[in-house]
Amino acid sequence: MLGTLIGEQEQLLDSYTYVIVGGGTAGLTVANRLSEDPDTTVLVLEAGIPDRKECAAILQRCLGGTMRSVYDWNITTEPQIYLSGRRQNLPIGKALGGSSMLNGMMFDRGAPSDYDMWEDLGNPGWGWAGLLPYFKKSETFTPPKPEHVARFGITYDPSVHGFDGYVQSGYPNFIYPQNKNFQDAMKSLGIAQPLDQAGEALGAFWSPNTIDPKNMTRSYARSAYFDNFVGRQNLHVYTSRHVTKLITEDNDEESGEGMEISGVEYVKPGDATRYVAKAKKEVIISAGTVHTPQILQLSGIGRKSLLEKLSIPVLIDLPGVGQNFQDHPYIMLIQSNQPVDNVEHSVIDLDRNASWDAESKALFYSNREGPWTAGSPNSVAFLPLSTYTDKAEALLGAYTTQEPGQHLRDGSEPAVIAGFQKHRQILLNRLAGTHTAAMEFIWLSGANQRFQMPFSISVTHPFSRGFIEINSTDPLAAPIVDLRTGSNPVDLNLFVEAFRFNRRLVQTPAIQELVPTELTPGPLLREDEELGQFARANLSTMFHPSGTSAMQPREIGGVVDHNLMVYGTRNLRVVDASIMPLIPGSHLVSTVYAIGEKAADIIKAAGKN
Ligand SMILES: Cc1cc2nc3c(=O)[nH]c(=O)nc-3n(C[C@H](O)[C@H](O)[C@H](O)COP(=O)(O)OP(=O)(O)OC[C@H]3O[C@@H](n4cnc5c(N)ncnc54)[C@H](O)[C@@H]3O)c2cc1C
Repeated sequence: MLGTLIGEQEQLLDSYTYVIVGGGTAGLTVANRLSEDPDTTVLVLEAGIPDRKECAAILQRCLGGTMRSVYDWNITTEPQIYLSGRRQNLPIGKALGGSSMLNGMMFDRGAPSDYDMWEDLGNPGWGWAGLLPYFKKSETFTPPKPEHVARFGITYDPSVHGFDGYVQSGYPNFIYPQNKNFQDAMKSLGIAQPLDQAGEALGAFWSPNTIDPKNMTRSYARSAYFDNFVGRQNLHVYTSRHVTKLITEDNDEESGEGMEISGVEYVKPGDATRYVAKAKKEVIISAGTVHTPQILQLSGIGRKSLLEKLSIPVLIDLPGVGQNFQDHPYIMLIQSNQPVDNVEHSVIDLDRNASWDAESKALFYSNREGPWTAGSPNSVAFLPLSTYTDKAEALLGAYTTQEPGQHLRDGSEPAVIAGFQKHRQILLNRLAGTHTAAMEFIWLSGANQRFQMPFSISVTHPFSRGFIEINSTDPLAAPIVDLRTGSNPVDLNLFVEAFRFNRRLVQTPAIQELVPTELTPGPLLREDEELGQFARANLSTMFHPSGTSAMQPREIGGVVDHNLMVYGTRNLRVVDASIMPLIPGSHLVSTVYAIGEKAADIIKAAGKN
């Protein structure tokens, strides 16, 4: 046995206690924790490959470089009819570590109310109180450097952080001074500044990154949950292996105990042979929001009418599979600006100024300092509706008066409509208060790699719902991916109000110091209709697919119960971003790690019975 990374088929065991589909963010988290017990054997089948620790994979300097690469599934959505018919590119990690290897390294949590909504939906233990121990368990937080605390006023609260988890979180060794302009601007508009986002992600705050303080490289599922455990003999990870379907025992849901899944079938791309991996106890699907429902549907678990259309034998009629697809739609508003005295450089200069880049590179490799350590945003604001617009009541009222299924896809099943109705009721109740954010504003440190002064804006709790559906029985074909962004028109109206708030933000003395000039939407666009049209023409995905195997009661379109067990089965769980019934108002990765940690405890406890 060579250790954990399997090279040849012959190294595999005849069967494993647990077979995990997908060695991504959640998959590696669960695999690691389950294999802590030496009497347990775990196999992870991952379609992607390990990265080579190249700049694009692990350094902030090359952030974004893995998108559209061999590490990306390169998904293209259906034409988005509510966004002027534009198709979207939806990057998703196809690598050891999954999307945590591709992502923007922002590491923030949702507000407590975001998770309390999950509990409101009928999921005991999945509210803030139930999840906080797992947020902490996954993380080792390194506080900001004293000089950054002194210069920028970064605050933090140790009581809400973890200090011996596997994911490293903290701040880069270099912080662009323009971050302070954003924080000051928000403050001048009366926006609250919480002590630490990890406990109360509302208002304007400093957000850490998934960065290893030892060497300022990316901390991701691979480095956190796999690299340090190579050699753990009971954990096998097999990459470049694509799972095509689940294998079921000759029994059915009607028995009352639920269907038993005995393993999975998989292929090596380019090889027609179908292999089988057998599970003694459970199969866990962690293939992510797009591919988890695809595998379920290919296996005969999903909406009956879809399966019958494709002549797939219906094992479990579960209409929620692939529905309830949620994402954060976002838009960039661009300002140009003039060189100013107090700002020597911004991110964009690394590409424009070769000598500064070379100097920064040398500094990075000599002592891991300087701009090469920075890149992903550290300043964000998550704002409740009433803090950025005085039209909160009218906007929420517009959602209230809609018929429940009015903006869902045509032909939605009654259970799916009932689920949305419940979501709407819970969301409206929370969004009317001041403990749930409606909008996120990200300050890209005064510049990103492409634009001089971009403000990124995104709806945190959209009411639009998309779907994922297979349209062929070929397991290697991409499924239909339809975000349906903007299908609920009120989501777009939230953007219009955010554009107005952003203009107020730009007018504050702190941002005026940077001498901004509005390029988009452009000063001539002022009316609701014009700004709405601008949103439709420019919105895109923020790469946060979620919700397609929702954890909620079966009768309202749920796919898994609160133990993450797929309805109608007795040993098939889903553990990834697809189980989130409602997308939290945050970037998703910290929540996915917490889900993985909590799932591992649930599975371990079940295994003892
Ligand atoms: C470009 C980008 C930027 C992002 N930026 C941020 C950010 O800055 N901060 C943040 O918090 N979040 C961010 N996110 C979101 C976050 O990274 C994801 O929500 C999270 O990593 C998803 O975890 P997961 O376990 O659900 O799926 P993944 O991590 O994607 O894992 C799924 C795994 O399953 C594998 N797989 C799929 N199908 C099969 C199959 N049939 N057989 C075998 N294996 C299969 C995939 O290859 C993949 O490795 C970003 C995401 C992307 C894509």
